Amino acid sequence: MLSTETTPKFIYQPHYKPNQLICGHGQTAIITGWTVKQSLAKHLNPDQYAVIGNLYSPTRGISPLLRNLIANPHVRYLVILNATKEDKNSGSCQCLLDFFSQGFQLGKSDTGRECWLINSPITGYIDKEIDRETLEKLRQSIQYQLVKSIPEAIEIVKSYAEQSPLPTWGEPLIFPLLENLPSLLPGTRYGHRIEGKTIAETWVKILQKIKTTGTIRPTGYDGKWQELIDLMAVVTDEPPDFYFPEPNYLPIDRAFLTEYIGQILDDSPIHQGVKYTYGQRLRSWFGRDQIAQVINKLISEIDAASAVMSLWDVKDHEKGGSPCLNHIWVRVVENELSLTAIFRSNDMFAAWPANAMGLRALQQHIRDEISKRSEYNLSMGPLITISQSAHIYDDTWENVERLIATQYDKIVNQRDFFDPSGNFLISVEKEQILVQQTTPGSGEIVACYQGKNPLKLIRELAATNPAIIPEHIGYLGIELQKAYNCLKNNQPYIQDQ
Ligand SMILES: O=c1ccn([C@H]2C[C@H](O)[C@@H](COP(=O)(O)O)O2)c(=O)[nH]1
Repeated sequence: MLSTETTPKFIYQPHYKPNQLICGHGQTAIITGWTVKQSLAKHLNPDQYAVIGNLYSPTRGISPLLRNLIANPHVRYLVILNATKEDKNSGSCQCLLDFFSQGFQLGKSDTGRECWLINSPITGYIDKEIDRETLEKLRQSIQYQLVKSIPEAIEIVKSYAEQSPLPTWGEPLIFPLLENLPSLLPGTRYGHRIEGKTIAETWVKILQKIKTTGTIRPTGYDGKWQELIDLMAVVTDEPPDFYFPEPNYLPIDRAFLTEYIGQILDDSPIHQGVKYTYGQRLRSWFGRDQIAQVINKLISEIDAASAVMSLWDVKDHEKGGSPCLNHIWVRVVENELSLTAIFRSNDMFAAWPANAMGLRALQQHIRDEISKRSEYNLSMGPLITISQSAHIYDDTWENVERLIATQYDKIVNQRDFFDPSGNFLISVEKEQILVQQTTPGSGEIVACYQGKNPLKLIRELAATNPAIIPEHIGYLGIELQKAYNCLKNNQPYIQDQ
């Protein structure tokens, strides 16, 4: 048996993401990938490990992880748990393993930043500020092991803990961290509406809005994020087979989506270490299949405003890791089926595109089932997401900036001159400027505005139609001024169409 008096107690000092780690006094760092770290910690005592932490992303997570290891050179063993579907999708654990087994070389990140690239089929970055010699020394000094299950991880961590302590491999080192602070434009904090035809297009608009006006705040995860509160995204025309841009600038591809849709539509058994799936919450968690309930409800009462699914369990307050997606509503209005979902917290860069596509698949499924089982042949209405905290994490700001630089102008310049507030026909009649408002479709006249003062008229138009598109009201301002000049100079006025 190990005598605790004679075993030195190492102290793990996390310099990066300290609140995300479970620290102990041993010499083994345990990387749990996407598996909940407490599900390993509960089988071990703190003398058996140095630290336990997750690793979600190979481009954003490996650098802080290595920085912490370099600052704690008493860590001599690394156990990497690569257990879940999410680990396979992200490739983060595989990439970390490749750092140790294959090394790294100088290269550039997606955003053109100089960095160390891990020699791996999975893209993984390490900050260039960490010097090559130290990284090489770290690689040589740590014994690493990839495992596929929690029991396997526990067994190997315990076996390392039984070995005699190893000397530290060097002095603790801390390398500078470059800060990237965004420049902000003023804007409101609460309540935002963004609309786009496809999920991809809407995503770029969302990111632009958060990046330019979001509040910078500390996250619960030892970093910063930029955030808008209550952001509503309306996607009007996502095609049934989903739109992926070419080249694909979304953070997901079709293969990922196929797997992800299952997590929303299908039930799944409760697995140790895996928090929950949305499918499980929808299909069985509350002892009911809520998707089936909603389909039945609408078939029996197509106008129902109670086709609601709930993913939030009041017990979620009692432990961490509660579902981000909380409620889903389905409505049928004028033969069109829309779906609205609310998220308490939404990572708009990394998670929203998958969330939105998964929900769109659920919307399609509900529409198809209703049409199979009733006389209703509904069309697909919009998908609406409401994100209470709509945020982008600081380690993605560079990617977001690059995406906006390359995609945003193209998207906002696809003008179709369609304004749901309608059209405004301007003329000069009987010494007055006359503005007739028409419906956007058939062009029926629905309101008239009259006067001589263009400023008063524009104020009246804006007050009566607060949702008018900004570019449209700007155009009307120019036209009203022109009409006023013509009236003053006794010249004919023709509206510029
Ligand atoms: O379907 C999901 C699951 C998670 N997240 C994001 C939101 C938060 O950034 C983070 C979860 O952190 P907590 O809110 O649980 O702390 O993951 C999503 O955006 N969508």
